[in-house]
Amino acid sequence: MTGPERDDRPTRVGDSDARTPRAARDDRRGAPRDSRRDDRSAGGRGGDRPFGGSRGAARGGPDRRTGRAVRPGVDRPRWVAYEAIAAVNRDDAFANLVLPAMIRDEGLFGRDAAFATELTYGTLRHLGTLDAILTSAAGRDVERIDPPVRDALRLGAYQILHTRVPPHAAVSSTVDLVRAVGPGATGFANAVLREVAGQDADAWVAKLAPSMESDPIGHLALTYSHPQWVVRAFAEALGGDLGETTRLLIEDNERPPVHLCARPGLADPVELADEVGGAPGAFSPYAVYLSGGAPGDLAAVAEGRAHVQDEGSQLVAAALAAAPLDGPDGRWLDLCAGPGGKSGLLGALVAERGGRLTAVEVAEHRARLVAQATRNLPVTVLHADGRDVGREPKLPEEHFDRVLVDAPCTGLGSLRRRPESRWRRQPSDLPALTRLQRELLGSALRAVRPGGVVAYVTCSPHVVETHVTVTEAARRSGVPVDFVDARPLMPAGMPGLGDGPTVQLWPHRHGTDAMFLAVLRRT
Ligand SMILES: C[S@@+](CC[C@H](N)C(=O)[O-])C[C@H]1O[C@@H](n2cnc3c(N)ncnc32)[C@H](O)[C@@H]1O
Repeated sequence: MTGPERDDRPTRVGDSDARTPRAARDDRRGAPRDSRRDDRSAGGRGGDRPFGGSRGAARGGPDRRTGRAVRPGVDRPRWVAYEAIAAVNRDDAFANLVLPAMIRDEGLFGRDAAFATELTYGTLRHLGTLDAILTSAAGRDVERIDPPVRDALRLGAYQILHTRVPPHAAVSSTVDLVRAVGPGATGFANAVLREVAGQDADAWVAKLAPSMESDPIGHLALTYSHPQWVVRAFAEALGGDLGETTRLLIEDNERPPVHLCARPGLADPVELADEVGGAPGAFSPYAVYLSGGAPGDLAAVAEGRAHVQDEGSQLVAAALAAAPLDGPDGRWLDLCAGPGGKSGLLGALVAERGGRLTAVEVAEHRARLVAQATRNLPVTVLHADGRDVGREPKLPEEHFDRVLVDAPCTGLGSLRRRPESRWRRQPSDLPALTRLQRELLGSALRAVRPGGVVAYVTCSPHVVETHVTVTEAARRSGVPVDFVDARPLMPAGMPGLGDGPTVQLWPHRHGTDAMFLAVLRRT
């Protein structure tokens, strides 16, 4: 288990756009600066420091250098990580939204920002396994520990088991943190973390996980920190191949690279790669891999020549544009457009053919994001329900040449990007989602003209959201359709596309999110 976590891949540290490869490398190499700071704190601080009884009371005066508030005894990267983890667990916040704001507010840069990011994302990804270990070490269910102390312990256990922060430094810094957020529990925290530090992550997993032979799903779930139902769904989508399922779970615990999409007609990917110091993508003709930095700061993104988009998302949108079509080809429809990533690419592609894209989004604020993402492109944004084809005058039946349904889904294919979502999603989410998916696909089949094509896409490989939805929606719609083999719509020579006619992309096979694509032609 620790192999993938403890490797020395230089850029796989955290998920902050603000981090640099150099910073990431420095932190991965054992966070020497933090270790020194922790050594100092471990040796120089007794239990008699004047901490207050609440987080507010623990805040000291302003730092003389930065003018920012400081918490005595808690260094700023760990404080930010703690606050982000607490916001996720307490307030249902999203780490990718709250963390960058906290890093900015706290004035963290470089290695400190990278360290806070690694701690936050790593702790959240490993939550399931960390909780099992803490339950064992504490001798009581982790759910019965006071939430602020529990989150601090998770952060401490992550450092002990998955980073090169020396265990004594991880323990002492966490005890300092507990002193600030749950002052009555410092002795408890100290004892629990010392117990955690008594063995490494592999030994804990060997002790706590069921054996692979007796309970393979339970074993993989605990070893690679995924809920069992998610492991089961992945294994089913991978045809029961548990070796491949394991590779997928490992990949899910890694930091995904940032991909740019060079908009066709507006940017050349090779030139864009030179401009941003990245590399052209392996598969999508529009992809550029960024090696670090903040994509939002790039001139190409600000000027609308490129946007941030997973390569798999580019491939499925481009596949819709590449599907063979007889007759007119100027009326395109994106039925689930927010926040506008695929509309951005489709808008640029339809512009090259002199056509127009209608981009539909039911959530008003997301419709505004689509409008922003597609400005200067021939795109009409419609704030409407995509199921209203035939009822909404701008969504007539049998009208569009190409239609995309990028359906709302569990998002199990992009767990790399949302560290908390694996714990938040539940199997009970599936019935409502799959019903919506069927209705939207049925609506798309009504919207497309005879001879036109519909692409059904999810960023989930769950077979209930992919094969079952497509088969059921096509059957119930009453619209005559044929499956188009989607594999030839992918770049030539792309490996691992399966037996068709649908395509399932995978992080561990293709380095993309696990996007599913089915292409249907109305006959
Ligand atoms: C998977 S996301 C689409 C991502 C988007 N295609 C992109 O590439 O940026 C699904 C979107 O469908 C929207 N949605 C959900 N129900 C809808 C409906 N009934 N009609 C239209 N849009 C809907 C959601 O608000 C969400 O923005």
